[in-house]
Amino acid sequence: MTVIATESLSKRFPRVTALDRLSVDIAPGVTGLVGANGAGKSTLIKILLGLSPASEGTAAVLGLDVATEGGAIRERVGYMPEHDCLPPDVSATEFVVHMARMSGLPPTAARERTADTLRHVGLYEERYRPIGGYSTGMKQRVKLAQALVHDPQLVFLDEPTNGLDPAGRDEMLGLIRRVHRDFGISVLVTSHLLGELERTCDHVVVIDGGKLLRSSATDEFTQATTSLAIEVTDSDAHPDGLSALREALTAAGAVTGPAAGPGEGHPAATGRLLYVEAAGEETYDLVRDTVAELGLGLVRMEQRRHRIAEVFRDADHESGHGSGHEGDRAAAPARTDATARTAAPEAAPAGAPDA
Ligand SMILES: Nc1ncnc2c1ncn2[C@@H]1O[C@H](COP(=O)(O)OP(=O)(O)OP(=O)(O)O)[C@@H](O)[C@H]1O
Repeated sequence: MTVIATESLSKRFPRVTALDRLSVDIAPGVTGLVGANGAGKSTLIKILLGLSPASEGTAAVLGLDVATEGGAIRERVGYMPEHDCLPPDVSATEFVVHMARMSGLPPTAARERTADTLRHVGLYEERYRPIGGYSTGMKQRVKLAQALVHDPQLVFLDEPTNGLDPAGRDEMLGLIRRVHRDFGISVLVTSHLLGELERTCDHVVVIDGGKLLRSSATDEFTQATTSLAIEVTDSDAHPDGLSALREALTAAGAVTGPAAGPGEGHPAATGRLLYVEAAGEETYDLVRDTVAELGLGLVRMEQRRHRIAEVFRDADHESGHGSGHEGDRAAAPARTDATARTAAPEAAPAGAPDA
């Protein structure tokens, strides 16, 4: 079952191709749509809402054709736009009631649903004050409330954490999870912050330059591998503790891999990490016992996980958006074994390190 299906969807503006033959199926649940600024996320949402025609290809939302059934789609789908679009002179209550009425709810139901929804997003007494005096976090909550007020089956949330501080981001991400958990509403949420999606979404779709890079379950991105990363101290008897450990483990039949360097400052970058394939619990015991027999100190022994952020290299230099979440941004993909299994061919250039 899919809530969104696109087939070779393209959108060309005179100077730029915003979407380039995008084919993707999205199942119910919380799905992250990630891409650097300008990747085509907002353009895709506008096409899916039936607000902007595609140049070619087809798309269906909840089984409805975006080209001919936009009205029916918008009855069933909520939309939280990216940019500030709230009237400053009315209260949250007045605005959300208005949006509920626009969606076809009768006056009493609109008022009741508005009160419930504003409470759900965490706006209480302040909902009677003009929106113009709200903080960014409160405005984002109003935008979320108006997307939910008509009890949609699906919501599109375009960069809902934009402009929020870390605590505000966490609250908004919690709210997004609850939208699905408490009400069963499916969510398509866009972000250029990969870490957010890792925590929030069941599934992640990555686009870049309007093209699909990959679409897979979040836990495929963050899959635990079977390799252990081990760091040990040296000793007088073994001035190169790691080499001694590698030899001993290899002799004991454990499969050891070369140290790989993920970046400066990381132990692996200076060759101080050893990777060992974990066959099971006994591998942990073997490592512990071997380290003890050699008289070395065990600094770390951890299972390697591929995090979403590892799939990407930092786009900041290319996109010119450098506002502080280094290593957490979407960009062109760089690597990993985990991605290579499921990524589009162009998503996994060869030769990237495995850490
Ligand atoms: N109406 C338009 N006319 C011309 N070009 C457009 C129009 N809308 C979007 N574009 C271009 O299409 C590309 C994709 O834009 P889009 O807004 O979909 O990206 P995005 O991934 O949502 O990024 P952002 O988060 O910065 O909005 C960009 O290069 C943008 O400049």
